[in-house]
Amino acid sequence: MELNTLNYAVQIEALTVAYDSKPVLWDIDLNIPKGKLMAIIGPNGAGKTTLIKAMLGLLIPVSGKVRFFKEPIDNLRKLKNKVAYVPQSGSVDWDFPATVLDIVLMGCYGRLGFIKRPGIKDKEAAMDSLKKVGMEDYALRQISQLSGGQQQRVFLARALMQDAEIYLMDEPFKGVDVQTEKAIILLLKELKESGKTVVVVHHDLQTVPEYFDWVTLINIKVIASGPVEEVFHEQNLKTAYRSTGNLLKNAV
Ligand SMILES: Nc1ncnc2c1ncn2[C@@H]1O[C@H](COP(=O)(O)OP(=O)(O)OP(=O)(O)O)[C@@H](O)[C@H]1O
Repeated sequence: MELNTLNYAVQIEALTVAYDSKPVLWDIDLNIPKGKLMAIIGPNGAGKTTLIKAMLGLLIPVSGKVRFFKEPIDNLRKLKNKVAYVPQSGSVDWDFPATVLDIVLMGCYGRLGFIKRPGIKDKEAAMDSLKKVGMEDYALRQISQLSGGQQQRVFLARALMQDAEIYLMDEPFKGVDVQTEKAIILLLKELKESGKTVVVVHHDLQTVPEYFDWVTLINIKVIASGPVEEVFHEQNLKTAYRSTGNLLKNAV
């Protein structure tokens, strides 16, 4: 499927990433069109988190290029307000005192700069974001005192606060209850409807067709990427999950 490059939110070219000289992503070419709600799926250790981190420039690749909206990722000045990241809960060590509200307000630092303090309007916007994820009652709690699922919702509120163009989320449903998962997917669909691009590392194969319109299957390499109805089929899933065939039975 050919798209004008102007219509891509992300372009990844020949990306190889290694830890201690062992490649975990190999020669990744991937274009993500704007306005898609895309799942990245693949078995444990496939390189999903590594791909998100490499996209964001949090890992230095062995080789390859990543561009957001045609800008290379090292052009942070141009990209800082456009790209939002929701890390995996549990991946952040909350060893410093910060309230839930403080964390959500960090979402507007890209816009304000670190020197200027957030004002009343920013605080109202932060409370609004917390409301969207059902966490407004926890605004003054220490972030370290929340459960993993609650922290995940706070990360999401911070990303919403950023009003970015693309949202990269590493397992946003991890540790959240079913009701919250449904609320979050509605939010993600709303973001998509308003023209944003949303990229989600996802584990539950059964919900892929219901939640997403685009999917990328990876296992060190890209196995397939495209519209769910075209690439989310048994053959591609078998290739991606080579040794975990049982997972597939109920998904397609
Ligand atoms: N900091 C690190 N140092 C060395 N190896 C790492 C590091 N982080 C990840 N790896 C390895 O890189 C590979 C890819 O890991 P990654 O976390 O990207 O996989 P994943 O697809 O997100 O897995 P999961 O579904 O289990 O979250 C794995 O083999 C993992 O053990």
